[in-house]
Amino acid sequence: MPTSGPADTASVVVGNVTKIFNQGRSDEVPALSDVDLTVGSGEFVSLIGPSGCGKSTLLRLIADLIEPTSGTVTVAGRPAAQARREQEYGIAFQQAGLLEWRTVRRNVELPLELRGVGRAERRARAEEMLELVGLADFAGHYPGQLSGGMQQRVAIARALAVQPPLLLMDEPFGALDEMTRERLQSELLGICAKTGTSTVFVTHSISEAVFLSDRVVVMSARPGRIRASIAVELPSRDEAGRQAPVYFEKITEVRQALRS
Ligand SMILES: Nc1ncnc2c1ncn2[C@@H]1O[C@H](COP(=O)(O)OP(=O)(O)OP(=O)(O)O)[C@@H](O)[C@H]1O
Repeated sequence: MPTSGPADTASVVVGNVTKIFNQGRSDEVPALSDVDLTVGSGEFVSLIGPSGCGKSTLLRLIADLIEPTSGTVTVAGRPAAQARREQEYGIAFQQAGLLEWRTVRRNVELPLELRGVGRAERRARAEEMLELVGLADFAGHYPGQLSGGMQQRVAIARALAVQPPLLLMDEPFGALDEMTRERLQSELLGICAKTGTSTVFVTHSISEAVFLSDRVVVMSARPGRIRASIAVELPSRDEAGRQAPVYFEKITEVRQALRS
């Protein structure tokens, strides 16, 4: 069963990873078991699977927010911890994670500040990103003044602001209305294509996974394992792509892998 992209140009290599939360305690949770995953450079990979199967855990391991119980995680050829220090990736998670005391613009500027980007360039880049997610008029607002979906869009703008080589996204479009969601899906693909960004994207939506991905990785229920890795080649990633027979065939294939 192929679960890998091209290893020589790998952006992420997860090798034989197991994650057990609270190991040795009565509330021990085996979240992931023997997971191998390679994400090629510039590849877009979605993770899909039943609730609680360890998708977010796998993403957090790649981001070095938690450590594996056993196995290794490499990002751009470096250990995950080093890659985090060197800011190899941008992250946008379910909870927007914005700083309440900073305006929307200054939240988007934050990762640029951390990288030492000058003030004028920071501001220009933040405005460009806010324009992209349709929030240019809210640059001076505070997160508490925005809806949940708007806060998520700010988090996406922040993740994209540094144009990172690797994007890690955990249901970033979950709280958005269908039209905004489709628009941001297209924008995201455009940005990834333009910048050569590799992406690992967690979603519950089969159609979203198929539309966005070069490969859909299907996980089984807890402890999460990789059950299938389904390559997707659409004639185009636009409206016509959403109506192509292969789009529907792949949706069926993913659905069957989830059910099996
Ligand atoms: N910090 C933690 N401590 C203990 N258990 C945890 C912790 N984080 C996650 N888990 C457990 O690990 C398992 C996998 O959780 P995870 O959030 O990765 O699943 P998921 O596939 O992303 O779920 P969902 O689709 O519902 O968001 C769950 O059983 C969860 O309860």
